Amino acid sequence: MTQAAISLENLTVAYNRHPAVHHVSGSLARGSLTAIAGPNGAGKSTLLRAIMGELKPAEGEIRRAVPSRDYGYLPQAADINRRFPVSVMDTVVTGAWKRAGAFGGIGRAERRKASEALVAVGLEGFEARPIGSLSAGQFQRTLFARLLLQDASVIILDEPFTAIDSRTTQDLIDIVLRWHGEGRTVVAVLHDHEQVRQHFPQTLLIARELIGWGPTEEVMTDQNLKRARALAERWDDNAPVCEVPA
Ligand SMILES: Nc1ncnc2c1ncn2[C@@H]1O[C@H](COP(=O)(O)OP(=O)(O)OP(=O)(O)O)[C@@H](O)[C@H]1O
Repeated sequence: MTQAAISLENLTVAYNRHPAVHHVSGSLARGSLTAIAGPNGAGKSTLLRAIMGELKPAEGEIRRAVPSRDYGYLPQAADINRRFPVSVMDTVVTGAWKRAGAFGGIGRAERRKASEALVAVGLEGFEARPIGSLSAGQFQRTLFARLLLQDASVIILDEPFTAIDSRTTQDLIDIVLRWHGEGRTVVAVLHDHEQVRQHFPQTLLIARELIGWGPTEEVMTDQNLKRARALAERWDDNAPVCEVPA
């Protein structure tokens, strides 16, 4: 039997008691490559943040075979403040903090690995550049280099290819596929259904409640996508209680 890296058991996550994700059950197998798809406001980021341990379940539970401190996480680009005056190198080496400890100091070996990660993402020579001066694609490459350095066994990506050109997207998809080939568990929120169908063997389709979770060709059907859209049209963000029975 395939071992689960993360299991969700009747998971409901709420903001100020308004549920954003209802009664989701299922598991991410170790080494699986899963897309999370669904309309805007479907609860995809909320689900990731709950899996990361940033949001507590209002109901149900999350079981993790690997503790969440060992996860690598790429937040949505919009959630990152790039005005902070740090260099590309300093940003990448923060990927080693969990190993070295924030005050343990980053040694020469970690800096060498960070340089190698920058080469791997096509940013050789960018070490001293302030992150605020990078294009969106270069910044996303920097964050992927940080994930490479982090060397996590579970990697969680929130819209990793949004506002990124096709060449950068292809380079970053190659890195995702390499992580999958190395046996890491990878989960990514994606809006591009073609990318999902082409590269992600598993899909979790959500519209606040779970529409489907399993092999991509079985989940990304016209019928399921239509149901997700229909649910999205009916959402009431001020619904006081969870209306879907467990
Ligand atoms: N911090 C928050 N406080 C209150 N409500 C929130 C918060 N974050 C998200 N929500 C609400 O929870 C619901 C789900 O949001 P979420 O960001 O998880 O959706 P999403 O599927 O990731 O959307 P998108 O595709 O637009 O990024 C939305 O109604 C959103 O307004």
